[in-house]
Amino acid sequence: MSEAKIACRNLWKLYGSDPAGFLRRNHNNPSIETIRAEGYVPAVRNVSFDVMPGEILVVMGLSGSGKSTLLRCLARLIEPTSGEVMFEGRDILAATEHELIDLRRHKMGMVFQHFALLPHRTVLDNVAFPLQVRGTDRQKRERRAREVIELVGLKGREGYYPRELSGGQQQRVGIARSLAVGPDVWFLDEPFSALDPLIRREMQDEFLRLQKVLNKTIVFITHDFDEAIRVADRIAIMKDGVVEQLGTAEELVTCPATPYVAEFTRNVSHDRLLSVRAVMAPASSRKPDAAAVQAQALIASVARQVLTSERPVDVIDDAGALVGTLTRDGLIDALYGKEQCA
Ligand SMILES: Nc1ncnc2c1ncn2[C@@H]1O[C@H](COP(=O)(O)OP(=O)(O)OP(=O)(O)O)[C@@H](O)[C@H]1O
Repeated sequence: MSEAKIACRNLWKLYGSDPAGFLRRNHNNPSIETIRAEGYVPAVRNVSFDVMPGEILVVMGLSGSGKSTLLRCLARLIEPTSGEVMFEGRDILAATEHELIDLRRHKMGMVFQHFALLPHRTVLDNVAFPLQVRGTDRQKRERRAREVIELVGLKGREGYYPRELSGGQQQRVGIARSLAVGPDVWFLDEPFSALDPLIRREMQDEFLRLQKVLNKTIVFITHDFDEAIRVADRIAIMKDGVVEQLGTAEELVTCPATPYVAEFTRNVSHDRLLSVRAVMAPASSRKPDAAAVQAQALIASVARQVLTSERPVDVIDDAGALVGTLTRDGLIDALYGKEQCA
């Protein structure tokens, strides 16, 4: 198995007068009641997870649940109170200020909701800016800036100023700027939430297209479960600083680990989320029917066929081998009824 790109272990961030001493006095595991009773703010509590190379981990939760603090702790933009953050196997909490700056300049890209473009610089200069800070010469940095501007679909606008661009275009400039240095890891804090719904969807498509080409390791914060479903490999749901559950969207919706996750995912419609594989019954080996459906198809796309078929519908894998069958009852249970938890 390949090594995690980012790993955090027992990560805590409390705000207050002496959070490290408070944690020590409470054996590194105070309850939320004790934390609040002693006047501390629980931003991140005992969080552990791995992000694998090329993975998109989405962090979700209500306002104040600790998402941004967690993300900033991973880049050590905020100093955690205790715990471990490993970046490519290196403990970044032990890194010197110089090493950290180097790491952020060369390995990490960040895009925030308010992307703070420099208003008196053109698109080209905004995108080239991080390279200028890094000391790259003008010719090289402009060549690289033009490359990423083209990548995000803004070719031809290099000479525009931010005020001459729409919100979506400005966000593309922010994305291009964060890509200019060729980071391995991308931290995205609600990158599309300031955009209207249509543009937002367009940007999600664009983002997925880019990710196919770039294959970065990504931690992505959003409030929006639809957005999370579209972009995530796995989703972490936070509440009061704790990760209540971390899993695929399918796992969260079909097997919520806590009442909070169940409530959070209650309105997600199963047909756009669940694959045939997740709801089929296993089948013994035989030649599949000619009208078999694909195991990785979403159940929305096969519902009509299954619901109007007198017999169970065969399910095949990529290679065309029979892997299961899907019945009308199985489909109805998946959509409206029984939990699918193993
Ligand atoms: N500098 C600070 N001092 C004290 N408390 C803070 C500070 N920064 C954040 N907090 C608190 O930590 C908790 C987590 O905040 P955080 O910004 O990480 O939440 P969030 O889930 O990202 O919220 P949002 O979705 O609104 O951005 C909140 O209760 C917040 O008030």
